Amino acid sequence: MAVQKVIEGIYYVGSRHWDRPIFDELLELPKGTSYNAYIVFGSQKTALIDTVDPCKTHELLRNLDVLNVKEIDYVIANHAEQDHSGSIPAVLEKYPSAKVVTNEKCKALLIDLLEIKEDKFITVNDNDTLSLGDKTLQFMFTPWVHWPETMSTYLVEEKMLFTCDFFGSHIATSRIFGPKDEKLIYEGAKRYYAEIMMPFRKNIQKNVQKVEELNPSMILPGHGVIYKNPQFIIDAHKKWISDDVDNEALIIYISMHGSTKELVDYLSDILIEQGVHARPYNIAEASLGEIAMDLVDAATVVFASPFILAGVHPKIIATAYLANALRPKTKFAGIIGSFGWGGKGVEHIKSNLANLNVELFEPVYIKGKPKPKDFEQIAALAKKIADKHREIGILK
Ligand SMILES: Cc1cc2nc3c(=O)[nH]c(=O)nc-3n(C[C@H](O)[C@H](O)[C@H](O)COP(=O)(O)O)c2cc1C
Repeated sequence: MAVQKVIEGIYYVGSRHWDRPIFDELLELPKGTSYNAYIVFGSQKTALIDTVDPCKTHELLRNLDVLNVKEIDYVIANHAEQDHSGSIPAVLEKYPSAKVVTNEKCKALLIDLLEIKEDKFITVNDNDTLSLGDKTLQFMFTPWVHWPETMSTYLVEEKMLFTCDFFGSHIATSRIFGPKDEKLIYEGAKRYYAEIMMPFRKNIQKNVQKVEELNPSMILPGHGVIYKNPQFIIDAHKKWISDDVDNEALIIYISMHGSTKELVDYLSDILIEQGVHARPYNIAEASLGEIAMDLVDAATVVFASPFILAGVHPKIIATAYLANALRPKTKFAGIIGSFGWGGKGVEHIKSNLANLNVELFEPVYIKGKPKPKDFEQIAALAKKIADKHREIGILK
């Protein structure tokens, strides 16, 4: 908690979740996260832009008390997800004359998710404005920059853009404008993009362009830090959402008795010798968040698993499923591993990669412990990967 001034008349009233370990019960948050809410005092009206996760409602309400807020006219809901909207019912209870300002789709979701009464809403269309007296809010729809109803709110006079999930970062810090070390900001934002936004890359492309044309003076997201230099985060997103990939091969593997691991080690060595940056992840211990971050720009991903119980290892299937759902721009994929007598493992992996627009190399499956001829096949795969990287110009 703790109120912080952004500029005169605009305050940060959100909450840091320093020790939240995991988001969506799925991906790690090594630096925690925050739920950012902002209050804007106009000469005639007061608007609260987004709220906080329900577990932090008490902090938001305390922040409003610290600022001695007696009345809120509008609660702007840029996004219906509970980490931003979840405290709206408590705010409406404390400020009974407040209206929730949002779009039709968000309104429907808020009624479903939070049982907010229909008569509490004012609905807006794309580009509509709302006057607070000397300040004007303008709504900019950004559908599918996470959910179908997501939007941003622009404070016209100050050129400040409140983007909610868009441009968010997973970092809890008391420095609302970010730590001095920009690398930390970049990593928090990349983690956020990888874990939350990557599946919506195509929608984000259009909206990043819109934001760049708007040329805001500040971007104020719903998670992480405020950007006083918006170009920093716009440029970072432009790289992540572009079709360009890096000369990197992720190898996501598991091995019960070491045979698959021998293949993975050999593949990594040959790739590195060929000039490809190999990054093996043992999925028995690896962080899914780190894998998601590497998937943002890796050109190649290889799944490596022994056959087990007539298929491949369930942890590999779960990771392939996740990679598929995240829809990275990866261009090439491989499947390798070891088996004892047979099964349908390769098909299981393939059927979980349907969303990836990849060229799939011929799978390399070997019987038992790898023999010299098996290593030859792995070396050939490494050379094919390097050739493909050369073909698309990322390896000289
Ligand atoms: C619990 C278990 C189940 C297995 N099920 C299969 C199977 O269904 N089909 C098969 O071909 N091999 C099966 N195997 C054999 C392994 O795939 C084989 O030993 C392989 O070489 C193990 O690779 P690893 O050393 O990387 O773990 C099974 C092994 C274990 C331990």
